[in-house]
Amino acid sequence: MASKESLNLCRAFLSNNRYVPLRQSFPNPNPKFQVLNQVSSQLFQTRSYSEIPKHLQHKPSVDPTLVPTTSPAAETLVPKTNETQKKKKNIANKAPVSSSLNAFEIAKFSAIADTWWDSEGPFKPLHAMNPTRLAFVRSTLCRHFGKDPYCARPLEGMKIIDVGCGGGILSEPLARMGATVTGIDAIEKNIKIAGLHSERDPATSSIEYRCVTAEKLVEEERMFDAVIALEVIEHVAEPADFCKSLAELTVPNGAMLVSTINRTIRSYAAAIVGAEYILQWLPKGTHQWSSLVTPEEIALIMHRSSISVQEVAGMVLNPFTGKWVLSDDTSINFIAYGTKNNL
Ligand SMILES: C[S@@+](CC[C@H](N)C(=O)[O-])C[C@H]1O[C@@H](n2cnc3c(N)ncnc32)[C@H](O)[C@@H]1O
Ligand SMILES: [Mg+2]
Repeated sequence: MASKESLNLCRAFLSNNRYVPLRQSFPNPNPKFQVLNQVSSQLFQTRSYSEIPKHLQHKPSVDPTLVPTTSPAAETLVPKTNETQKKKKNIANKAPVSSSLNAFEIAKFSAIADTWWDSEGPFKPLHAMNPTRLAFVRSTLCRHFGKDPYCARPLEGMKIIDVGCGGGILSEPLARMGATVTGIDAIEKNIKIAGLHSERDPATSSIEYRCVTAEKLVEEERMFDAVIALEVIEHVAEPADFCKSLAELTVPNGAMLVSTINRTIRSYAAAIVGAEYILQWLPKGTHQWSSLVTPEEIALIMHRSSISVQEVAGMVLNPFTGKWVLSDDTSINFIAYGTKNNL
């Protein structure tokens, strides 16, 4: 778990617009990681604030060429080029398109939808990771909402949404811990499988599953005490917009949790070469290295969406036991917990 000092550094980075290299903001006390981390941060980390990958950069929410010009003075300042006219026409004729859906990613997950509950299938790493990430979710949410993490139903009374829930392998334990759970996913087949599986147990049969995007639920003005999107942000079209939708679904002072894979040389070696090509735990092409998001980038896009990152933990696989543990080492997998500012 990130220390107070590292969080302060992260905050300083966010407030001063200064870039803090990964290892400085999330120091790992274990010396054996330091050489590798240094090499990876030299080679692969974003080097400066302005070099954040294009897909994460802040975009103005409105295309300035399309802003209606009300005053005659302004009218003369906006050139009405053919391009502008064309864009206006396209927007008028098209239904609003979801900003988070990536057709390639959706096709990939549709192809393996039947295997959600096969703990030895393509989702094996998620099944193996589940107890570890649930420990982080339970502990942060209980601290945040002042609940006892050791009681039988520690999440009782909380409204939680699991965004990109897949077959429901996270939604179900959340419901068993007492939360009122909504699970959403972009793939209809996933939602059907999740629904069928949850109906088998009275403790999970009340989960509300819907095939819908986060941005659609924002339109419906739905809000939740905690918004959780684990292992999803690396698969969406626009991570910053996706994060904004997650924040809009969170009540003021609510909690948000996001987990993903870091973009480092170690993650390339372990999560792509190791897991997809050597061990073949995941289908080849499951993860695009360039679409991965670093902890600083997550903190940045959360901050822009009025979410303050409170804690970041690494999740590390012990290759000998096959078990995952929470760790300070965020260089491959990590999970971040933030709170929505009371605007
Ligand atoms: C790697 S799986 C993670 C599943 C689940 N969160 C877990 O960790 O067990 C990614 C899931 O995100 C879903 N997904 C991808 N893009 C999405 C989007 N824009 N909106 C909602 N779900 C999406 C996929 O269909 C898939 O089920
Ligand atoms: Mg993934």
